[in-house]
Amino acid sequence: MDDSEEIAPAVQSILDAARERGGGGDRISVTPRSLPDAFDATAADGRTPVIAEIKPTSPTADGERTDDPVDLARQMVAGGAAALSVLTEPEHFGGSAATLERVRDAVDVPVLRKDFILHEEQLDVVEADVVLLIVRFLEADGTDDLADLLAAACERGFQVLVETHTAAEVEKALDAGADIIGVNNRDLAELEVDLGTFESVAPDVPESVTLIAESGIQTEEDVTRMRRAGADALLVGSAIMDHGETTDVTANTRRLTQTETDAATTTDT
Ligand SMILES: O=C(O)c1ccccc1NCC(=O)[C@H](O)[C@H](O)COP(=O)(O)O
Repeated sequence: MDDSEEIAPAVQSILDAARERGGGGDRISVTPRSLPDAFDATAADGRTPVIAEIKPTSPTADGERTDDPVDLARQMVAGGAAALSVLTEPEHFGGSAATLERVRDAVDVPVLRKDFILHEEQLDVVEADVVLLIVRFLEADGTDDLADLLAAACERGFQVLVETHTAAEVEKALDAGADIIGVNNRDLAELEVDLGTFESVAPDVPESVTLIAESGIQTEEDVTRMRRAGADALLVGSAIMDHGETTDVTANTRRLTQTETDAATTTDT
């Protein structure tokens, strides 16, 4: 992302805060719970693979959810979530490394660390099964190269979800060696979500890649739409967290995981 590209002020603030955050301590080495295997097992069980996201708040959330994250994690797994995503970004999402550690100790499904990682040393903050690298953020000045950061994460044992928003970013992800790719329906300029984003980009992604639709998925119809467009799994936060309310997180999750979809998907990685 060069400086000429428009990004929402909240995203600029997220990026600035990420630049200031240091790394962790000693170099991490992890033996991860396989994300593709979790998706395959979930689909074989007749459920839609959903990564349920523990996101206490966010720039677009209507309030926050202050339940204990471990309770939320257990409710999401009870609702059939194939994996969890845990925000570790504190300033804008109310996340923390400690929360991810507690959640990962409490469940046996793969856990994605959701943060805005810009430099290799930021990988060494907390163990996780998957880390997120965002193509658009790693084009900003003063950040590490995507391919280098992807290799560094893999050397530590992490699986890597490379997040894209356009066909060009999918190409960059593939060129960097990504085998798990997300397409984020939320654009970082206006923070608007459009499920058509995934539908327009998904055809460019090879079958061999594990493909995840992210953001803006609210209803059973949205689930069916993303699966028919080729999603192996869906990453869902707001519709499950239901910020500002105290709705049943297990029911919110189950409503999406129990959605019948005729998408015959396998994850080849
Ligand atoms: O969620 C936000 O408001 C947000 C704002 C700015 C940058 C990123 C943001 N979210 C990160 C995500 O990608 C979502 O938390 C995740 O894909 C789930 O999206 P949703 O189901 O729409 O909450």
